[in-house]
Amino acid sequence: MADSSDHSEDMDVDTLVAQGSELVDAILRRTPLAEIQSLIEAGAPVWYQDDEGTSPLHAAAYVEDDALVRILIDEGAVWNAVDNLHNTAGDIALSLNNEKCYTIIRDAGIRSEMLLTLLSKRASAASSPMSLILRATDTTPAGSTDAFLSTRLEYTTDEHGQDICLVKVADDEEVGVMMGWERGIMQETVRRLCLDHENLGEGLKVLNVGFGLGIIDGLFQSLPTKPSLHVIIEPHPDVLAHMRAQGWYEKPGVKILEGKWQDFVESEELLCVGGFDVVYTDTFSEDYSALHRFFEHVPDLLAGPESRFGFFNGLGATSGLHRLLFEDLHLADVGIDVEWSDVDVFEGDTDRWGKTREYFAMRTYRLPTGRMRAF
Ligand SMILES: C[S@@+](CC[C@H](N)C(=O)[O-])C[C@H]1O[C@@H](n2cnc3c(N)ncnc32)[C@H](O)[C@@H]1O
Repeated sequence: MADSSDHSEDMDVDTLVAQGSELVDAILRRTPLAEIQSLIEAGAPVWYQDDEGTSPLHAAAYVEDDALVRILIDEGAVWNAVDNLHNTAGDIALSLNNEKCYTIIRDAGIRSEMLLTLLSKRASAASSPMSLILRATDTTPAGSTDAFLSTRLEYTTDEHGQDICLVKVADDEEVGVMMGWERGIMQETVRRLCLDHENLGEGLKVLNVGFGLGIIDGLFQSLPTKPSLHVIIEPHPDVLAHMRAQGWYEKPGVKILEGKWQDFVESEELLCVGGFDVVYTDTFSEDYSALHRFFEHVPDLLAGPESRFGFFNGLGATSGLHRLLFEDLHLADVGIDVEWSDVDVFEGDTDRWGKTREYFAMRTYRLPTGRMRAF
């Protein structure tokens, strides 16, 4: 008896695997929708993933079939299943610039995230499965704010003469807090956040979180009209000393808040401003959940629909595009729409990291610019 039931369970699993594999193949072969629907109706599992981690949803994203993406989501496909390269179907849609497929998957994510939040509140759970995926476990100065703030920083130059700011994370390893070659990213960020801003002529009210090399703050100061208010939040004592030595404390319109953004984000100093035209954040040693928490404050910090929000998109912290999906999703959740644009960070230089740890490995940086959604 036991033998035969075990055998039939094996049979069931084998059948499901065969059906799942047939479904993925059929989608990748662009089989007509009606036939794919018949496979699903016959019991092919939409949650199946093959040896490479490809699910029917990944396959539908690859062939850019938005009608099928919608059907699979409605049938219960797992929106955030990752393949062996750590990409979700949403990452694939995004990398193919297929906005329709991406939006359907993202919206499924928002729905399930809202449900998870509700469930976790009900169950008083400390964290949702998503925060488990995204939480960093690094306790070195690169991954722990407390360790970072009590470690000395060094301002120096790399072999190409570019400014760098380094922190030692182990006897034989240094991590760049900020590298001079990231200037191109900061330039493009400021261009997108400020240059066509309707309040530029009267001097923008700017909030920047994290000074680093001061590249973006220098660029804000070089706008055609200087900011009418330029608030910088910075906690690291060595960075603050560097700012003092460079005269940042004396610059008109500049206000330096010594501490972490967490210390000020709900304070009078920020909230009495009446809203910033531009908010930018680029911190160090914080994981994605911290950025996610910052996102939740952004609507209160911005002046209105014409205001802009930017952040350093730390691609290296998880796996490339995978993280973009969460960023987009969580910003949509707080009413901010993001536009992504590409910045080429490679510029023919193969050794831009020197001896420091690489924090993103892609040639193209996906630069986010957020705005409050108009209702
Ligand atoms: C990558 S650098 C910023 C680089 C800057 N965007 C530039 O253009 O040079 C990160 C900075 O964030 C600061 N930082 C780290 N944790 C922070 C926090 N919780 N709040 C504010 N700043 C923080 C670090 O001390 C460091 O100066």
